[in-house]
Amino acid sequence: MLSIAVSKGRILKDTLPLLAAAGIEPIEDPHTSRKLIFETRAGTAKLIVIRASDVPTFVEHGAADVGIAGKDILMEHGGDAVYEPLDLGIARCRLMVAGRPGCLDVGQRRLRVATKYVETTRRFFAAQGRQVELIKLYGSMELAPLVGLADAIVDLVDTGNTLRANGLEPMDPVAEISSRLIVNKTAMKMKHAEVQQLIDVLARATDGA
Ligand SMILES: Nc1ncnc2c1ncn2[C@@H]1O[C@H](COP(=O)(O)OP(=O)(O)OP(=O)(O)O)[C@@H](O)[C@H]1O
Ligand SMILES: O=P(O)(O)OC[C@H]1O[C@H](OP(=O)(O)OP(=O)(O)O)[C@H](O)[C@@H]1O
Repeated sequence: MLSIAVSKGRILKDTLPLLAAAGIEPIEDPHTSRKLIFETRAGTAKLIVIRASDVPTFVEHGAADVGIAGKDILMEHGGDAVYEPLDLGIARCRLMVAGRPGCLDVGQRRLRVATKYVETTRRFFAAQGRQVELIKLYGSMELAPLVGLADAIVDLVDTGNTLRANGLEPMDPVAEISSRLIVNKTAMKMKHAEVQQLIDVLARATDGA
């Protein structure tokens, strides 16, 4: 039996067809149920539905054998505590620096950047030799420059609609984002056949997507 950690919302929506290709289908609909653990029809796996940012933590500690998480979340979580064997190519977007035109030019003072991704952002600007003041937010980053909380933001951009609707522009790309299959290191050894089979089937399902 494999336990699979996945987040509600767009990742779950895009993951369910891939898991179905692997014969893994929840008995109840995880989109509508308030349950947190979902048994599956064949009984070979169970789904654990949690917040996107908690997926690496569950997998790292073995509370789930495998998980599906955005590269943004994995970069921010940091380290090499889990294996990342497969890019599922779903929930694609870009992590970007954004703001009002000219906002990066702040003269001698430090640039103030609001983001959910403080570690990734710190590393990105440090690589340019620039120390920035980081303001940690949990959502609606686009608001920060509009109300004077920050000069710029680092956030996910897909269509660019959210930026445009708020008078902001994409500036520098930080990373290309898609969702990855991650695997607990002990599970990779102890449940090798099951994990490898899941990787193989998902790889085929992803290729066909
Ligand atoms: N607009 C988007 N287009 C494509 N992929 C996206 C977009 N926004 C987020 N993602 C990807 O989907 C993942 C999950 O995003 P989602 O919005 O479902 O959760 P969240 O609300 O950010 O997470 P949490 O519940 O932990 O706050 C992100 O980590 C990212 O990899
Ligand atoms: O470029 P776009 O296509 O507009 O997508 C970008 C938006 O998508 C994400 O938010 P999401 O839709 O997940 O809402 P959230 O605030 O609930 O995370 C992200 O945080 C951006 O705000």
